[in-house]
Amino acid sequence: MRIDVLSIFPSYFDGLTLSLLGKAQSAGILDLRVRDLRDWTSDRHRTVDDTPYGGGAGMVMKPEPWGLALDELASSTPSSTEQRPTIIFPSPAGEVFTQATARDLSTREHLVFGCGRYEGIDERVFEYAASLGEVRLISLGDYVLNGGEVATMAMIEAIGRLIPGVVGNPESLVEESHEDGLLEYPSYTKPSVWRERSVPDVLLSGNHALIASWRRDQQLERTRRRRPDLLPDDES
Ligand SMILES: N#Cc1ccccc1Cn1ccc2ccc(-c3cc(N)[nH]n3)cc21
Repeated sequence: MRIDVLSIFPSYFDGLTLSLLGKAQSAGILDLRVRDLRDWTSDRHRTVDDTPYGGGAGMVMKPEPWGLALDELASSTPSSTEQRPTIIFPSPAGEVFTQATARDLSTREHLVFGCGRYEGIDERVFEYAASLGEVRLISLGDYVLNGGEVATMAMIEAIGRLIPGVVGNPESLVEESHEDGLLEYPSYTKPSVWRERSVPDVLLSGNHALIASWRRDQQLERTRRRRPDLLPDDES
């Protein structure tokens, strides 16, 4: 998978060279390229923002640098695919990102993330981008960040770990929160007693059927308590 990131703060993404995603890049599984949007400006001050038409507080990101940058990145979609890129703009006004979104996007060949700042990006950029690929405005949740970088980091991590070969043991991906629609069961490791707290006996029983049943019950109980909205109709 090829991932391009456009941002006026490219160093935000230095952390993606660490751990699993860093190894995936070294192994050639993931081709991650972070670019400074200001590279597509032409004035001395490398200007990317201007005042909003219609008035209002703050500044809006100018369309010209975005148009030039997206033209260049979208036209460099890996030759191995017929697909056009999927162009993702983090936005408080977007669809909410879920594990299902991550799974869907992990199947794409080329993702382009456009990180806005200020009060957002000129709306015509989203309209223009639709001529280059599939455009998705995606929210991380119902709260406002200062820009798209943190949301993009989270999405790249959630998507990247689902790409075959990135996580060593793919079985560990199955028993996670939200993979089967429920919250994950509690985990324990040695010692069996810690500060007078014991590990549930069932986990020490060696009875795998009983352990699986207990874990499913724990998932349902936790989901009922913390996220009833996730419960399937037959379990509410
Ligand atoms: N837009 C906007 C905006 C509007 C009002 C005030 C501040 C901003 C900041 N901002 C600029 C770019 C941008 C991108 C994504 C988010 C974002 C995503 C989630 N889930 N929350 N916030 C915010 C972003």
